[in-house]
Amino acid sequence: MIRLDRLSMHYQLGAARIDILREVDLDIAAGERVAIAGPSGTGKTSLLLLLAGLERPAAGSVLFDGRALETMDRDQLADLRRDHMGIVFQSFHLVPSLSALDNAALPLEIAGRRDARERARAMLDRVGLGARLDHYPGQLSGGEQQRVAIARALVHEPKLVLADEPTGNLDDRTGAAIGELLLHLNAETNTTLVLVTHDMAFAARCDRVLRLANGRLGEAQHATGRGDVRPA
Ligand SMILES: Nc1ncnc2c1ncn2[C@@H]1O[C@H](COP(=O)(O)OP(=O)(O)OP(=O)(O)O)[C@@H](O)[C@H]1O
Repeated sequence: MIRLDRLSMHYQLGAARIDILREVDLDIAAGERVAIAGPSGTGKTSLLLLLAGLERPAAGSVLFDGRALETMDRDQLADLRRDHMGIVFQSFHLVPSLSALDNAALPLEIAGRRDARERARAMLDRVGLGARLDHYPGQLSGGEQQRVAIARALVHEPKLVLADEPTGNLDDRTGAAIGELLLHLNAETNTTLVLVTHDMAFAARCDRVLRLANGRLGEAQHATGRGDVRPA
């Protein structure tokens, strides 16, 4: 479903060059759950942005079901995201002036779907927010806002869900519940899930844990169910 082919990326700030990825190869199968871990500032968020077509690589290719993102223009990438991707950001990124229901319905509204609100309502029910439909983000707790963000990311049944530290801004208990919810919905809808997390217990629940450091993406762990994480 996703293939990275000798993918390289760096940021250039004046004379300073920050290498994020150096000729990285990776295959992610449909339905797979992949956690990306690694030290702060190594480029995990940047990698997600590359997968979403929101950043351009310096060299190499990101293939989404065989389509090379770097050959697509902005409109094509926007269409691809709208139709096939759901993105969960660490800081929720909800629209403050829209209710929970309207936030969750947004991807379907943008796609012109008449059943947008109905489906959003059903999705909010699934994440346990059936009683908060009319609340605005400012009237919701952090965990509730993240659940709205997850509902919004999944409401159009995307093939690929990208999540950037989805539990990072939450207390341990809420974070664990949100992690469970994401994994549960992933299993239920058979989406592919790529998430960045510092939470190794959460990462160990995924099929694979990859560690990004020094421009290289290494296998940190095969799922063993024991939660032991070896360095790459
Ligand atoms: N637009 C940009 N221009 C220049 N440098 C950037 C830009 N975005 C990120 N960087 C730098 O690239 C590096 C990787 O950033 P990124 O946010 O991808 O790391 P990360 O692994 O997700 O970090 P964290 O775990 O702390 O969230 C950092 O050193 C950051 O300062």
